[in-house]
Order: sequence, then C-alpha cells, then structure tokens
Amino acid sequence: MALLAMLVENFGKIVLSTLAAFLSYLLCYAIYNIYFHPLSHVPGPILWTSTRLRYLLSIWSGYLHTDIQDLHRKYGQIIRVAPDEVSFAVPDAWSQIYSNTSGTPAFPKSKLWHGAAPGRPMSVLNALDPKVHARFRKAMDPAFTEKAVRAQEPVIQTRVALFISQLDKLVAAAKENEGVIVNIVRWLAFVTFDVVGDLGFGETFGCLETSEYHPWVSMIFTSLRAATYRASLRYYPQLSPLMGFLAVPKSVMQQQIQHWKQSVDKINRRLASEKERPDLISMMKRDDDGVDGITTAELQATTSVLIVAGSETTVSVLSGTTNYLVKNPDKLALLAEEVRRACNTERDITLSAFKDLPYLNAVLQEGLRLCNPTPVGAPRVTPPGGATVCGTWLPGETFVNVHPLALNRSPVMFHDPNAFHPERWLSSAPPAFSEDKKNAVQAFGVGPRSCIGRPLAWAELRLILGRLVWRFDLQEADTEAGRLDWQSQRVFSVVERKPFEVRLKLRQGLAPIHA
Ligand code: HEM
Repeated sequence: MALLAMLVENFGKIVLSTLAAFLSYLLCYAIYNIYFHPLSHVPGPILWTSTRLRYLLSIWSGYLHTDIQDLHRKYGQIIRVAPDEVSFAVPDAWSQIYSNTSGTPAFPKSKLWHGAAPGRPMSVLNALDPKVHARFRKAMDPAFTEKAVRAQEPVIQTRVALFISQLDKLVAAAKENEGVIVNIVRWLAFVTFDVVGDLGFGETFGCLETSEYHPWVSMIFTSLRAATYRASLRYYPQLSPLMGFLAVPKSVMQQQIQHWKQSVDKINRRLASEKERPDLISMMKRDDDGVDGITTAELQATTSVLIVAGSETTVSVLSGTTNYLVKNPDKLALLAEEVRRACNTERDITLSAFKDLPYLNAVLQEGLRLCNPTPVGAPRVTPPGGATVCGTWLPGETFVNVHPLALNRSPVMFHDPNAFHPERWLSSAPPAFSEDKKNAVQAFGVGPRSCIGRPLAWAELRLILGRLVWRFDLQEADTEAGRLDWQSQRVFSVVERKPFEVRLKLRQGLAPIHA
C-alpha cells in the first residue's frame, strides 16, 4: 500500500525521469552514430545518420527514391543514409554488391526486407540461402529462356491483339478526326496483367474483356504498400506490433490472405487441367521432394510472385515511356516511322520482326533509364566479417544499396540526364552522348538474383509499345491527367501510378477493326 501511495505521489517525477533517461539514451545513441560509429567516415547528413527515423519517414512519405537522389547530389557518390546503411551511385558497385566475383559471393538479402510472410511457403524471392535459391533458379530457368519466350509468343500475341482491338473500338466510337482520350496506364495494366496471368495461371484476369481491373489485380498495389510499411517497421522490432497495427489496417491484412487463397486456387486449377500449352507453369521443373526442382507449395508461392514481379514492372516502364514519348513528339514520330516501315500489315508484326529495330530498342532503353519501376533499388547486407565496396570499408551487417535513380539521372553519368534522348543508346549516338556511362543503368539488376523474366519483359515491351504506335497516332491530352509528370509519383517498393491520359487516333489509311 505504502509503495502504491509513493508511486501515485511521485507519478509526475517518475514520468519526467523516465523521459529524461530516454532522451539522454537517444542523445548518446545519436552522438555515437554521428562521431564514433565505424561508418562515421562516410559522408551524410546528421539528420539521416544519427538515427533511422528520417529514413523511415522518407519511406512512409513515398519519396525515398527522390530524397536519396537529392542526398547523392549534395554529398557525393557514396553516402551514409542511416546509421547502418550506405548508398552507392557508382556503376562498379553493381557487380561488387550483387555478383559472385572471384571467390566473393554476392552479398545476401536481409531477412528484414525479404522474410517470407507468416504461414506462406518459400518463393524464389525469399529463398535467402544461396543453395536453395540456386535450386529455384535452376527449376525456373527453362520457362524464361529466349527459346521459351518464342514458344510463349502465341499466348502473348493473342492478348496484345485484344488490347489493340479494344482501343480500336474506343477510337471508332469517337468523332472522326478527333480521336479519343484514354487513361493509357489502365489499358497497359490490363494487357500486362492479362499476359502474365495467362502465362502464369493458365487463365487471364479478364481485364481486357471487361475493361475493368480484376479485384485480385486492384489489391496488388495496396498489398505492396502494406508490405513496405510492415518491412520498414522491422527496423524497430519493439514497436512493430503497435505500429504495424496502425500502418496496416486489418481490412488490408484480410485482403492479403484472400489474395493468397485466390492465387493458390488458380494455380491448382491450372495444375489439374489437362491443357497442353507453353506457359510458365508447364515449363518450371517440379519435384515434391524439393531436390531436383521446386515443390508444389514453392511453385504456388513463386507463381504468385511472378504475377506481381512480371506485371507491376512492365506496366510502369510502358506507361512511363509513353508519357515521355507524347511529350517529345519528334521522337514519337521517329519511332512510328520505324515500326511502320518494318511491317506492312499488322499480321507481319512478330517478336522477331521487332527484336532488332534500333530506335524501338533505344526508346525502351531510355524508358528503362528514366522510368525505373523499382527506383528504391534492391537492399542487401554485408557479410558478417564486413567488406570493401568501391574502396569504402563497411563493417558486417551494414545495409547497402545502389539507388537506381541516383545513377540513372546523374549528370556525372549522363549528358542532359533528365531529358528523354533515345539517341544516346544508338550505335551512332551523337557526340554529345559519347561520354555517357551506359553501364550505370541496370534496370534488371545484376548477379544471381537479377531478373529471370528479362527476355519475357523485352518481348512484352517491344510488342505492346510497337503495336500501339504502329496502329495509332498518339498525342498529349490537354487534360490534368494528360500533364502528369512521371517523376513526381510516389513509390512504395513500386511506383504508385497515377492516371495518365493520351489522345489516340487511328493511323491514316487504316480501316477500323470494328467497322
Ligand atoms: C521491365 C520489366 C522488368 C524489370 C525492370 C524488372 C526488374 C527486376 C529487378 C531489378 C530484379 C532484381 C531484384 C533484386 O535484385 O532483388 C528482378 C527480379 C525478378 N524479376 Fe523482374 N523485372 C521486370 C520484368 C519481369 C518479368 C516479366 C518477370 C516474370 C514474369 C519478372 C520476374 C522476376 C523474378 C521472379 C525476380 C526474382 C529473381 C530472383 O530472386 O532470383 N520480372 N526484376
């Protein structure tokens, strides 16, 4: 009783002393990080290097990518962006961090960002052990080679043809010569999700047929934003349960569970069907002992990852590139001229007809440079014994990252870095671009965990953009959504794409499909 009375009487003092102790601890922690931490020699602003709070606020605001780009501009190519994190804007860092180089294995992923969701089987993304990851890649490889993509071409072409035909219907319904204003981001999302759904699940999401997002697809961005919040909170595990509850509403958690169940159902339906078709599921190697292939549960988790990894990225690059093209009509005219000259009729348009078109490839390279779909990069950690990257010694368990935007838009790497100049990628590039460091751009990543879907992505990028520009004249729409500045959008692991409108007209001399 006496103790309780004393506590009540001194409640104010106890709170104040606890607060003072906490603030003193915080101050000592910040002073240690700024002046005595083994990374204190790496330049960076005190607000970012003293605690991780500023970094987290930046993630939560959706502007980590541009904040880090600004910090690189101010503090240099190798900077400290949190007490235990260093960001590199040096091309050599790609191979030194992400590749297996002469006896030094690629730096591992951190559990903090890449742990499997509770109750879910392991997928290729969170197979953290290099040997297990190698088993996944070996089992998946046959589905992602150039040869496999050629076999998958009929599936891709069918979806792209429907994309064109649906847009044609909209154009045909508009007044002659006026064309129609469409939110092209939606349509590009419809086609990329339907392609990857058809290849991954053996059934499309029906987005193109219904001109609507399938609920599974609508959920993806909310899910990724929730996953970004949840992962970022793992930096402070003590606060995680409370803040996790605040940052990720229960309804989103329930939707995520629902999302997972639907994926499993779709994959099981595909596995049970007798359909003989060249899709991803049929080409990945299965082994329920998990020795010479991936198990059914691993296949379910990996296919679900493929749908997201294969669509969110491709749709961002296509939308961003279209955004730059309509704002640069002279470049758009060059592209249209090239693709139309290459194929006289729509039937002539094949993967092989478009594969080596220099200007189409240059436009897409420039799109990948300016509109990187994952501009916050791919975090890794140094091995327990520490490592040297680009001449900078880093203790063990230091977070490291190459922030793509800081390199891709750097005036040190590129002439006129924020402008859209496909010409810089041509073999006959104008002299102004001769000093460009093209190897700074690694949109598909580097090393054993780089993008397995690269050949498929290139096939989709060329066919979808090429066929769009072959059939339609595109113009900037004089609407608010038509003026979207691509670079201003927020990022939560992937770009939070805003509506972007363009005016579409049927190319002169072509008859509408739906006359
Ligand atoms: C323009 C389109 C694309 C871009 C820019 C892109 C970019 C990337 C990058 C940078 C990584 C490496 C991430 C890391 O190092 O942690 C990656 C990994 C991955 N991508 Fe892509 N990607 C694209 C399209 C695709 C497609 C079409 C698919 C398949 C349908 C795909 C499937 C994957 C998978 C499964 C991984 C994980 C690989 C592993 O962990 O071993 N991506 N992608």
